[in-house]
Amino acid sequence: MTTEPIYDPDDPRNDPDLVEAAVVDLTAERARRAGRDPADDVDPVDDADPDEDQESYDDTPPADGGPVDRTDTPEVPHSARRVERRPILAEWARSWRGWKAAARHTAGNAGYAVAYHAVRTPKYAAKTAYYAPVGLFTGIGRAFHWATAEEGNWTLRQSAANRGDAETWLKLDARRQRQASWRWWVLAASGAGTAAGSVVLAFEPVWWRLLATGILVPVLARTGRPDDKRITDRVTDGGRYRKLTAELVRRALTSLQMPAINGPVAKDPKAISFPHDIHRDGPGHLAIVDLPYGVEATEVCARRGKLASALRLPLDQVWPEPAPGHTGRLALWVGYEPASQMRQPVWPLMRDAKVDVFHPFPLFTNPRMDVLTAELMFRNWLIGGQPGSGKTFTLRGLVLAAALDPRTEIRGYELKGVGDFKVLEPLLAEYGNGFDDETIAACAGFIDWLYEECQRRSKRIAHYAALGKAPENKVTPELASLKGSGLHPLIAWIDEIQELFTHPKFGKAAGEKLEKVIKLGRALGVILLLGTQIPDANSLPPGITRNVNTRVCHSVADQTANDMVLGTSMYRRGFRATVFKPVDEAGWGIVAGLGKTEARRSFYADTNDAAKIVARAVAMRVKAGTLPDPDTQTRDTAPAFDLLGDLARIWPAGDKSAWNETLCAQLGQLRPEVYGGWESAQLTAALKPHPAVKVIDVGRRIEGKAVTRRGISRTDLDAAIADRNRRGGSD
Ligand SMILES: Nc1ncnc2c1ncn2[C@@H]1O[C@H](COP(=O)(O)OP(=O)(O)OP(=O)(O)O)[C@@H](O)[C@H]1O
Repeated sequence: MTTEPIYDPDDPRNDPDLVEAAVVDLTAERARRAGRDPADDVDPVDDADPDEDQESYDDTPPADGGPVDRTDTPEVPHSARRVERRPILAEWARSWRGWKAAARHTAGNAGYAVAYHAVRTPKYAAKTAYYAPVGLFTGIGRAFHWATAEEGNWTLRQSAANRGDAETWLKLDARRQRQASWRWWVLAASGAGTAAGSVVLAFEPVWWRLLATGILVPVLARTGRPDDKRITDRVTDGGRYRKLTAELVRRALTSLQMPAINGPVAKDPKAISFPHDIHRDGPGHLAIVDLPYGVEATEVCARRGKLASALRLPLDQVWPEPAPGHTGRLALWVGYEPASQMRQPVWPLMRDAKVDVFHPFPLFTNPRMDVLTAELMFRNWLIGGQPGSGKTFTLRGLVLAAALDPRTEIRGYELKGVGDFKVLEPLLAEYGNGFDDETIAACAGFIDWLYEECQRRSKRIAHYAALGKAPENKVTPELASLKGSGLHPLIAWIDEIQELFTHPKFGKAAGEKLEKVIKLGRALGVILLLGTQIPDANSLPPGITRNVNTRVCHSVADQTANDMVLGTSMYRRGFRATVFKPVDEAGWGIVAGLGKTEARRSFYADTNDAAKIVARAVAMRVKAGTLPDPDTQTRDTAPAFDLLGDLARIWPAGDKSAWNETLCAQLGQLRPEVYGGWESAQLTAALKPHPAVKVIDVGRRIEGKAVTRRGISRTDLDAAIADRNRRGGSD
């Protein structure tokens, strides 16, 4: 019989509100659902260590979650894996540069060792003379000792003797005697050979005896010297160069105290890894380093000083830079010697070289002493640095290179007034030197002229573009070489340009004009080269710094100057020209805009070298007919055109004579900026300087009627051109 529970309305369990609000013991409830006795579930607090109180906290790190993706794919068959092959020849042995550097380095070390020992020769000779007789007797003693064969089984014989084992001892001694018997013969033969050799030598020429003595005496001295007394001194080169090893690099990088490096390396030293072996590269070693995840190579470059300290090397021996691949890959090159002590090769332009401004030419070397090139066409240069940093020499180097292309027209001002560019004067179509108001005014006038020249050139380019001769609306090598095109390369240089920009009267306007010139002139063959000392907003308008595309920052004092020359945040990115010492490291700078941004040194050409280049450039220009007339340094403000040449170009095919008006219409199409709107009378006037071309009446039959108008004959035109060519094309 089952007893039904009796409904009791006073029982709280039967109160629906209270049932809904009841607090459920979850442990008991879960146990009930799982069919367990809740009493079996132990309260964790009861189970706790009695030493632990309720506030104890388990700080064991949580276990790692399972990998989201599989980290490896071992199933990839071996044949399908990309195997990175090691090069058959080491990196350095695969280039001529590497061989040369290795040979130079080895020869340098050998030369050093030879010189080191050479100065110690008397000491070595004395030691040799002392130890050689000792060696003679020691050697004879050792030979006899060897012949007796006492050494071979002496220990065994002695132990047999100690044991009183006569039989064993006799056996061992018999063996010794057998060995000794042939050794005595060898010794006797050697003695006889030596005696015979000595007799022979006594009758041979003296140099044989000297040679024998030269070989024998050092051998005897080596035999006679005690083990701990060397005859030659050790060539200690510690500190000169320590080979770069992975351990050294790792230690150096962790010495930078960058948490993003030190943290991961503390857990796993392989957080810094080397995708390639550290190898010789030019006159030094190169380590390609993969930094720990999240660290950028530029962060390390910015700490070059600390890195050099960690490697215990001078600053200019340690050259970190970002390596291609990813932003965390660092290329750390460490030279055998500090760059300041390495000899720069001779500037190739000092030899019999020509320059084509449309092509790169050598201007710098890098810390590895590789020759690096620069370009002029379609570029504007800004060269900055404090006094003595070498900016004038770099600027002069560029102008000298440009001078070796006879097509270039070179004009410039040095506003310091010392005459660093005086040597170039015979080549310059315009030259000013000084910081007086007059020179500054002339320089400002030059900038105005440059702007107008840009406008003239842009019309010429438009004209040639219409003829299909300037496909990208840019000066082409053909147009630059075409006489009378007015589009030859124009090099406009100004050194110490801050003198102009800070001038109260001319500064502001000159800055604004020059900014326009920079923007316009690049495609038009106008190449600006600017040198400045104190780059701040007043001495170098930001509009100019923004628009130059090639920059050289020689030694500067601070970050502001650095970034004014190289561009915003370059200092932060690790490109710091503050590391170079003025004067001591003159010529070194950070070069941006010519491929990789990196430290380079300009070639050094002193005034004598410059004079030699100028002499060659003058000869080239005389030959090409482009040497400026020293007495007429004028600025050509007329649009460039060659009337006779243009007439020949548009002459109606097959006609013996032509009307002026027909010719004017054709000329207008050829060069609208020059001949646009010309009428017959204007052509007549323009032909006045060419008396060979006579303007005459030319008759034509138009619709059956005879019409006569003013015109010229082809014969006259050809005669005038021939006459001009005979005179060297001077008009
Ligand atoms: N590339 C170079 N290699 C070696 N020495 C150099 C180099 N360039 C310049 N120098 C040396 O540094 C000195 C100063 O160079 P430069 O006159 O070009 O400096 P600067 O920055 O123009 O200084 P300042 O403003 O005082 O004229 C030169 O007399 C020269 O001896």
